[in-house]
Parts: sequence; C-alpha cells; structure tokens
Amino acid sequence: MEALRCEHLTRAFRGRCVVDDVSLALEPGDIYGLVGRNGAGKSTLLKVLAGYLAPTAGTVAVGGEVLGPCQTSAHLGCLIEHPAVNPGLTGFQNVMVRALAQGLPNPKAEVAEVMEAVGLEAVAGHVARGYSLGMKQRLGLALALIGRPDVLLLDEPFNGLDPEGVRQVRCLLADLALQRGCAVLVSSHVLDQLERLVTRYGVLREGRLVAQMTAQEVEEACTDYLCVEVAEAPRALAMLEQALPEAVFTMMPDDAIRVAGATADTVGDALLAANVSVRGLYTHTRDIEDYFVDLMGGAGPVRGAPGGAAGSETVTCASSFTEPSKDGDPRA
Ligand SMILES: Nc1ncnc2c1ncn2[C@@H]1O[C@H](COP(=O)(O)OP(=O)(O)OP(=O)(O)O)[C@@H](O)[C@H]1O
Repeated sequence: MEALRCEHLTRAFRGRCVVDDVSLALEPGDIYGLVGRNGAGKSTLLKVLAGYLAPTAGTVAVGGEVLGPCQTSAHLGCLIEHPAVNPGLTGFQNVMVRALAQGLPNPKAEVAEVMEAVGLEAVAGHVARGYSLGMKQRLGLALALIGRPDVLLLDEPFNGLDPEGVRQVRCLLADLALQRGCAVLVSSHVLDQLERLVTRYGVLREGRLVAQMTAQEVEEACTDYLCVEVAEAPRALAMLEQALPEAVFTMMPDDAIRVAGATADTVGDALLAANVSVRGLYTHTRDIEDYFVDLMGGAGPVRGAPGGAAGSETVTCASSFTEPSKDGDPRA
C-alpha cells in the first residue's frame, strides 16, 4: 500500500498560490527529495501534507486513508521548521511528553532508543534551553521519530548539524527506509547530501511540481561524457559509427555528437583519418547542482524577493481554488 499520496494539492494565501496542483506518491521505503529555490513552496507543501495547514484544494492520504483538512495521522512523523520544544524540559522529557501523548506502551525505552538514534543520549538529561542549534535539530528529529512513524516529513533536516551529525542523520534515514520501510519526504538545499540519500526527486518551481525523476535518472544525466562538434555532423556520425562500432554515438539537438565507449584520442584519430574538420572535442561535465539549478528555474532573483523581476506579481493557481479559511497559521 502507498505510504503517502497527495492529489492536486493546492494552497493559496490571500489569492496567491504557493502550492499549485501538486500530485505525488511515496511507496514504503522511498526517500523522496524535494528541491526548489527559496520560496518555491516546499515548506508549505510539507505543512499541508502534515496537516498543519488546510489545503485550498486537493487531498492527502497516509497509508491509504484520506485525511480531512488539518487532520494529522499517527503514522506521520514531522520535522518542519522549528520543532515544538519546551525549553524548560530536558531533551528526554520533551520526547517523553510526545511518547505519553501517543500512548506508547513502553515510553521510557522508546524515548531512550530515539535519543540514542539521533545521537543525543549524552545530553538527554540536560534542559533543552541549553541545546545548541544542532542539538535542537536532533531533538526535533527525535520528536519526529517517536512512535515509529511509517512516513517522515522532514524540512531541511540537516540544518545546523555538524558534518558528523549530517552523516549520522543521513545513515539513520537510510536505515529507517531500508530496515523498516519508512517512507521519507525530505526537503533540502544540500544537494550533495540528498544525492547520497534519496531514491527519487521532485522539483518544485513556483509551487508546481515541474519534474520528478529517480536518483538513477539524475545520476545518468549528471555523468560526464565526451562531446564532439564538427562541421558536417550527420556525415561525421555515420563515419564514426562505422569506424568505431563498439562505441555509442548520439546526435544532440545542437548537432553535437555525444560519445560513450570511446576515448577522445580514438575519436580524434578517426575524425582526422576521415578528414573531418573538428570544431570541438571535450568532456562535458554537469554536476547535480547545474542539473537542478536549471530545473528549479535558474539562479536568478527569488520570486517575491526585493528587486526580483516578479516581486509584485500576482500569481494565480493552475487549478481552481477557493479562498482559504483562517486556520491558525500566524502568517496567514
Ligand atoms: N502563512 C503565509 N502567508 C502568506 N504567505 C506565505 C505563508 N507561508 C508561506 N508564504 C509564502 O509562500 C511562498 C513559499 O514559501 P515556503 O516557505 O513554502 O517556501 P520554501 O520553498 O520552503 O522556501 P525556503 O527554501 O526559503 O525555505 C513564499 O513566497 C512565502 O512568503
């Protein structure tokens, strides 16, 4: 059964649509990386999925059960923006409060387990007020993990963590997905961490899910490859295919020829022997950052930011919506 599904999910604030007709689904064990520029709507999408905000339109289902507006599910664990931590309680007590509220049968052992899993066991008895940013983040993660949720919604979980903490959280999430089949939806700007963790990606751009792809597809798109630019590309392509039958040549839309399975030397020699004049012979590199920056809408100013080209534009949803009711969000 699907762990999480949303269909045509839309959220507008005073007529401005910041999550626009988003549909996605996670299977158990999926780790889905949500990427997008600042203001793309990632946190808002996670809040609607978590039931913190009512959708303007669309549905959310967890474990096959369709949730009502602002309904949360016992199967969901969330770390979205600042975790709700009582600074006067110890880390352990904070998680214990959550464990008791959930009615866990063996709360003490379960709290101890999650405190250890997030690397807080040594400071579990310290009051949360004295926690560093990274410790607070770990505590937020412990709060999300208590009760063994089937689905985790994590907004920037690596924020504030030191390199060891980042590695620890990454391994923890990978283990939860692999061992327990937990489905994880994680938004992050730390692409190199996502790259080591996720099985699928979704790209959010101005509230719309503009692309979804598997980690393998991203890896293939980001692989370095040899590229040849010649004057008469079709003739050169035919010649190369004949001269180097073990290699694979692909004509690109810009008439460059992409080469797999042959070195620059061999290709250069073959072109020289056939008297083809070469304009360029180079290795094309594209890293994950280039790949996603393109999909996210380039590196221009953030929509809504001061000085941004579209700073004052009024955005309407692709899908129809009604004005949202006030739902307790302080910024609504
Ligand atoms: N309660 C609210 N009322 C009005 N506008 C809001 C509210 N919450 C978010 N927004 C707006 O919605 C847009 C998307 O914000 P959101 O925080 O979801 O983006 P994000 O992709 O998480 O950004 P970042 O990467 O910077 O965290 C922003 O323009 C933001 O100002």
